[in-house]
Amino acid sequence: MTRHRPRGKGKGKRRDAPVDDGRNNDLLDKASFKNERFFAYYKAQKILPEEEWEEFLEAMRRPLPTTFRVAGSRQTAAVLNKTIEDVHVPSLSNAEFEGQKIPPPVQIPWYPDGLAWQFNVPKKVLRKQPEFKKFHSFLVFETEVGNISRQEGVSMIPPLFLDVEPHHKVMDMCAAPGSKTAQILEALHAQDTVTSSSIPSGLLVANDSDNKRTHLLIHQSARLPSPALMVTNLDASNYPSIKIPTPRGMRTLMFDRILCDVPCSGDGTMRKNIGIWKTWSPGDANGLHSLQVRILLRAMRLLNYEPSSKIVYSTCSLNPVENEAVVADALIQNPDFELMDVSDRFPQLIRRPGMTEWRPTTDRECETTFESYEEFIASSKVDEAMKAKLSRSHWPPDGVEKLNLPYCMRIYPHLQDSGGFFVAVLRRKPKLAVPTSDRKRAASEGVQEVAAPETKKARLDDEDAMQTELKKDESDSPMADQESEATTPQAEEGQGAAEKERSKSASAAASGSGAFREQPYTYVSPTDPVLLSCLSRLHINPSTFPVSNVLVRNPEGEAARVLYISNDIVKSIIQNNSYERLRLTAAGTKIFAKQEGGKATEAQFRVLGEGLPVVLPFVDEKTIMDGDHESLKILVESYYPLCERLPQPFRKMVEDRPSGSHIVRFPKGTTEITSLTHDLVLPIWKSNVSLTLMIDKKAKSALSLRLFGKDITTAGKERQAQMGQKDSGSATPAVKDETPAAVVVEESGAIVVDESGLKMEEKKD
Ligand SMILES: C[S@@+](CC[C@H](N)C(=O)[O-])C[C@H]1O[C@@H](n2cnc3c(N)ncnc32)[C@H](O)[C@@H]1O
Repeated sequence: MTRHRPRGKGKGKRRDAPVDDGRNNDLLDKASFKNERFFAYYKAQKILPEEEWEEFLEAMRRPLPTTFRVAGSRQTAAVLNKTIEDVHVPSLSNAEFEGQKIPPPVQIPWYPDGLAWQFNVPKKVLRKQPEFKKFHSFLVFETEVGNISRQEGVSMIPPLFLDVEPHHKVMDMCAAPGSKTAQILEALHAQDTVTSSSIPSGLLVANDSDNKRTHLLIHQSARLPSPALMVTNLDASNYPSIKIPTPRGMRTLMFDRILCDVPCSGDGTMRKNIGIWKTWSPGDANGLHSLQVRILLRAMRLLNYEPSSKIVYSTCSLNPVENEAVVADALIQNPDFELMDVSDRFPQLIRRPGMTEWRPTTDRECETTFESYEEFIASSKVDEAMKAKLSRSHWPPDGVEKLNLPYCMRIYPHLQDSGGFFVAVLRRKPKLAVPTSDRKRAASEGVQEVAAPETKKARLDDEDAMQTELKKDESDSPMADQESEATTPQAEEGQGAAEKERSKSASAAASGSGAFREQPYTYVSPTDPVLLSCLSRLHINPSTFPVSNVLVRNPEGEAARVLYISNDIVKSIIQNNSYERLRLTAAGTKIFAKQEGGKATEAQFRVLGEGLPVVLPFVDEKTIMDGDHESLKILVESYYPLCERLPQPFRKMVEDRPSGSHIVRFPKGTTEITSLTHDLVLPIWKSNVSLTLMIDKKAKSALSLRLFGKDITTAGKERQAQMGQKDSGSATPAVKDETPAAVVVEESGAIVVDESGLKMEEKKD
């Protein structure tokens, strides 16, 4: 008996990138990996040469290897990757299970810096083979804290082709659950160090029309907190213009990089989502085509005029109707754009060129395909209702050869033991680029604007285009009061022709799903006493700290519970656009949270673990306490160790400090207790007689595994005791809850009570 993950709501079956739960399908009945419709359809499309067909099917039926990416900013990732290379791989190299040698993880050859890994072992090996069991624990905990992202290999491809840099303004149009968002954030944060986070000048707007999924996205992205992140909940095909002030008035914000990882039928994920074998039908792709086109067209309107600006369009579907047909129609509707030849990039990534011929069908059994739209419309075999389901753009257009569709990339499972995927990279045609001098200024202003005297004509043309763009955007954009009633246009099987869809969308409100009930973000006054007290307690100089960029989640701008920080561009957007119109769901990153005092204790704010890397560069070095490895072990082992348990001189240092939030640096180096490859800087809370490491349970367990080779935390010991009853000695937790504990604590407002009576509370502001 197999369990299949449900694949979204509605009649149209679409892949909304389920989070890889690591479940494998090695126990499944291979006979169920059949679907005659699928075979007939794709054979007719000639997606592969005849001689590769069996190899392709055979790969489609094999369980997908487990893949993961070492995440985090560049430096952090490099440190952890070295641990995998130097510690885990050697320990797994001679692993055997039931007399068979088990291959260790290997680096995915095309992924930069060897940061992506792949291994292919059955679940029972992970559960029972001691070295793999340990490695699995490591993966689970590091995933919980965001240092590892268990992401399907092919899903790592689109962000690579985006080439994001820290100053880029990036839009991720269909972002949830956020594995690619995380990759983009990492690129924006390329300048972070292992202990401190940069404040990038760029921007990432991560959008998804599904409200619940935007919250999942926020949980995921909390693993890489960023002052440059905004999350919105809108229909990407009708994304409103974002206004931004410039010295020459308000302008529409245009993006340097746009990712359209659109909803799709997902038949490239059949190795993982095996339910698709049973349900696959050509109608899934047919019904999604027009929404996919509209999302790509909207992205084209939002891309700026920099020659290096680009859009990456991707699906995990093999179907040309969702891939080449979408790209072709968007290029025809917007002839300013072209496909980029990226064949020289990532040469070890084995791919096939995009198709130039395909033949859609509405026949569920896929026995009839039509060479042209005209043939389809004229056919007596098709009834009128069916005819309304497909539009001309489902077929290859006339003059298809001029569109360079072979520049698109098709990834098939048998080429490198992966899922199936499609990627296309698009840009404005170079002649439409803005001259360099203007680009520099426009880039510094973060908007699309032109003004070079020597290219006056071009400037006027572009400016006119810009103003038209602005007007069109304004007329497209819904007003806030329309949004609560509007719903996301669903791409469903049985929807009308694409043309009808397009005209519908012109009048549709650009809204995400459901009512919008988020609190607004408001910037706090730079002289707010709570903010200044937070800064002074942590010895942060307000003249260097970006005090004007601190925000809260209430309309009054009152520093009541949680303080966030954003960068300048996020601030500019929030201050000049209605949060309801943008359905702004999250912005910036949390830095301080209120710590309720006991009866006699005055409430204080503390620095949050996720905010510490941002705050750290502004903290007076002299006030950071120097810890030692023994104290670190004590803090990891117990929730609230008494100060008197700490070794000197750290004990005295702590005792001399007032109660409240402090920062400790544990030095890199090797002692008999542990070995640190870099300084570890952590937030602590000191009460009268004890102190607490202010990181959540799972982060503590991950730290413990990394530092001491086992989970010595109280929670870890309890878990082991529980599991020991079932499976003696097992240290691997079940991977049921994919949400990191930090998020659970902060979003649920869970309360942990310190033995001194102090409540460690974080409620949603
Ligand atoms: C393929 S998934 C995206 C996966 C994501 N990029 C990642 O890497 O984790 C497609 C997403 O599109 C969202 N979606 C569907 N229709 C949309 C629309 N009209 N506008 C924006 N998002 C949409 C779905 O909710 C889903 O989360």
